[in-house]
Parts: sequence; structure tokens; C-alpha cells
Amino acid sequence: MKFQQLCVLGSTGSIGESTLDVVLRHPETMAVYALSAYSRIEELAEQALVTKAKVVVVPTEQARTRFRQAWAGGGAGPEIRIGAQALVDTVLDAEVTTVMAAIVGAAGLPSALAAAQAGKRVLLANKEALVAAGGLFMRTVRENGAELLPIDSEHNAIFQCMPQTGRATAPTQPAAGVRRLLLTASGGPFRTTALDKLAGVTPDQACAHPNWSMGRKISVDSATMLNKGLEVIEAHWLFAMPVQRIQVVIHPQSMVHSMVEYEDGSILAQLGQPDMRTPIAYGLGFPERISSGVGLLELTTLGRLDFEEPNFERFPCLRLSFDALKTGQAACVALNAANEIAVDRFLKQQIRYTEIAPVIETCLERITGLPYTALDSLDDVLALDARTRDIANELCLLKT
Ligand SMILES: NC(=O)C1=CN([C@@H]2O[C@H](COP(=O)(O)OP(=O)(O)OC[C@H]3O[C@@H](n4cnc5c(N)ncnc54)[C@H](OP(=O)(O)O)[C@@H]3O)[C@@H](O)[C@H]2O)C=CC1
Ligand SMILES: CC(=O)[C@@H](O)[C@H](O)COP(=O)(O)O
Ligand SMILES: [Mn+2]
Repeated sequence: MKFQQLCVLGSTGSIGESTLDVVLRHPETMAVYALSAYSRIEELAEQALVTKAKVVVVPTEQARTRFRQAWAGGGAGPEIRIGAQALVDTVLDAEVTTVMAAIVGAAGLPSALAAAQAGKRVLLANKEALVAAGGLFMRTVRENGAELLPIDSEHNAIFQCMPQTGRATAPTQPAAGVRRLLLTASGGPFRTTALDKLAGVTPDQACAHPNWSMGRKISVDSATMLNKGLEVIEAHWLFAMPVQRIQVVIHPQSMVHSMVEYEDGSILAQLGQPDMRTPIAYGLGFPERISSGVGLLELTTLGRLDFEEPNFERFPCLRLSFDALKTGQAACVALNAANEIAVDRFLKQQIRYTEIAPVIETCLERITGLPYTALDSLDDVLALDARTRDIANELCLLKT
């Protein structure tokens, strides 16, 4: 395997930490070049010490001071770069072969896109980048010969079950012989909660995912199933699959990570423990298999595997996501941006859980009612994203 030098964007998050865990198991084939954090600066200093990172990226001058105070390694320590542009610049450094895009939200789009533009190996966890700019992102991967490996567990499972070409590609049409993609969803913590109780659920209850340990934003998205909606859009772009050929199946055990249905009636599934180190190791090792630290799935103690239809009344955000994908790119940008604001306000207890979907729906109506906006460039996407955030913030303020 060629030696890899990693830039881990969002290293202090759940995916970032799992990535470092896997990387440190393989010192002979990979090393950390750069790390980035936003608020957890002391954790970043600790990570930089352990991984011997050459560069760290922090958001502000104050964060740089905090990093210096927290640095326990003696000497000058890693080079400290500041701000969103530094994320992009660091990805472009010649030393970097591989970028783990694990910043949460559309804030991760510019750096993930820069990695694709620079033709790097891109391990994409940041699904919001594809939701907001799927066409642009996939075109950029193709035109620059980048290698795009999906890290999101469902997409990684689908990638593993696809006809194997031996290399990661950004297809322009569905793989031959594939009929449908079957995306599994846990149903989150409120799968069986009485509908009239949902208005009173707390952020901590929404973040208590039954199977996965994740950051708070994606945990709320799993509860509303907006996460699955984002993943439908992500699958559409990654695998060039029309929306009509993507099915969501609730699978409460989260052991089958997703499936590919073929024309001959076969269904191929990927199973494993709900631990993101498996897809991360797959992406890092591709096309080889490397150890991840994840234990094996003991089939005899697994018990049963259940599958059921999602209910749009319980999960209106899933319906809104399908609608957005059918409507077009502007709707997808708006869906994602409105959701980021609504979830943030819910986590701060400024709106109720049941107000997340109405905020998104109203934003979608307002944005898709505007004259057609071309979304051919990163600036176009970011402008529409910002406009939607203003609308969503106004709507949330009306509800407080
Ligand atoms: N967690 C999981 O199991 C999975 C996650 N994903 C996706 O991966 C991405 C990361 O998720 P997760 O690790 O759970 O999230 P976390 O919230 O745990 O981590 C997010 C990371 O992004 C950084 N960050 C937050 N805001 C900004 C910003 N504005 N600019 C730069 N950096 C920022 C955080 O820094 P700091 O912590 O220092 O504030 C942190 O390092 C998301 O897109 C998610 O949807 C996909 C599949 C599974
Ligand atoms: C681990 C991962 O990939 C998450 O996106 C996970 O899928 C969330 O679980 P849900 O199926 O509940 O959305
Ligand atoms: Mn997922």
C-alpha cells in the first residue's frame, strides 16, 4: 500500500476521533499531517501531540492562544493556521495524499471540494457537502481524477456491495445490473414513541441514538430521519441513482448497513457492528482490507433482524427530503441549511422537536418560490445557503 499522509478535517468530532484510532493502528502505512478543530482546542492539542501532526487549523486568534497554552509537547509544536481559508489551503498542501472530510454541516463543503479539486483521495463523511452541491462535487471529482470513498456507513456498505471495478469512481450512470439501492435506517430513539409525546422530547432524548455514538447534530437528524433523507440525496449523487430507485427500509438493529438489489433478484448486504471504524478502515485501506479495531459480529448471538416501512407521519423530514431531491438542487441546499438552523435551535432549547419539520417546509416553499437560481459554483451554493439560514432563523425566532 502507498504511504498516506492524512489531513483530518474535524478531528475532534466523533468521526475524527474514530479516524485517528484507525490511523494510529497502521504507523507503517499512514501518518497524520494535519488536524482541525472548531471549539475543542484542548482536545486538538492532545491529538496533535499523540499523532505528531505537522499542522493544526483552528478558527480564531483566541483559539490559537488556547492551543499554545494547552500544548504540552515542548518545542515549537505544530504550525497553527487560522480560519476557514486555512482549511482549504491545508488540504492543498503537497504533503497531503488523503483528506478525511469530517466537519459537520455545510461548513465542511469548501474544504471537501478543495480536496476533490486537488485530485486527492477524499474520504467523505460530511454528507451535507453532497446534499448542498452534489452535481458540482461529483463533476469536480471526475474532472480532477480524485478518488472519492464514501464513509457514511450506508454508502460505504453500498459501495462494498456494488459491482467491483477495483477503483473508486464517480459514476455518471447507475451500475449495470443494479435495480435499486436499499438504505437501512434505525428509526432513531423515537421510532415507537407516541406521536403526541414528540412535542415534549428534550435534546438529550433526541441525541440518545439506540445503536450509534455520534455528534449531536447527526443524532438529532437520525431522530427526525432527516439523516436518512440526506443519505437518499447522498446516494443519488454517489451512485448516479434516480430517486425512484432508492428505497429506505427501517432496520432497528443497525447491523445490516445497507443493500444493493440486482436485476437477477439477488440482494447483497454488508453487515457489521455499528462502529464507524469499519467504514473508515475500508476507506483508508481501499482496495485492501486493514484492521479497524472493531470486533466481529457474532451471528449466533445476533438474534433477529427486522425490517419495516418508514411512516411519513412520524417522520415528515424524510418526506421533505424526497420532495427536495425531486424538486432540484436549490431545494436540497435549502433543506440542508434550514435543517442545520432548526436543529441548532432545538439543541439550544429555543424551538420544539416538532417545529423542526415545519421550519424546513416553510424554507423550502420560500426558496423554491424564488426565480430560478443557477447553482454552478461554490459561491452560488453558499449564497443560497446563507439566504436560507436567514429565513430559518427568522422562523425560529417567531416560535420562541
Ligand atoms: N458520527 C458518525 O457516526 C457519522 C457522522 N457522519 C457525518 O460526519 C460529519 C461529522 O459528524 P460527527 O463526527 O458526528 O460530528 P461532531 O459534531 O462529533 O464533529 C464535528 C467536527 O467538525 C468540527 N466543526 C464543527 N463546526 C465547524 C465549523 N463551522 N468549521 C470547522 N469545523 C467545525 C468540530 O470541531 P469541535 O469539536 O472542535 O467544535 C468537530 O471536529 C457529519 O457531516 C455527519 O453527518 C456520517 C456518518 C456517521
Ligand atoms: C453511522 C451512520 O452512518 C449514521 O448516519 C447512521 O446511519 C445513523 O443512524 P440512522 O439510521 O438512525 O440514521
Ligand atoms: Mn449514515
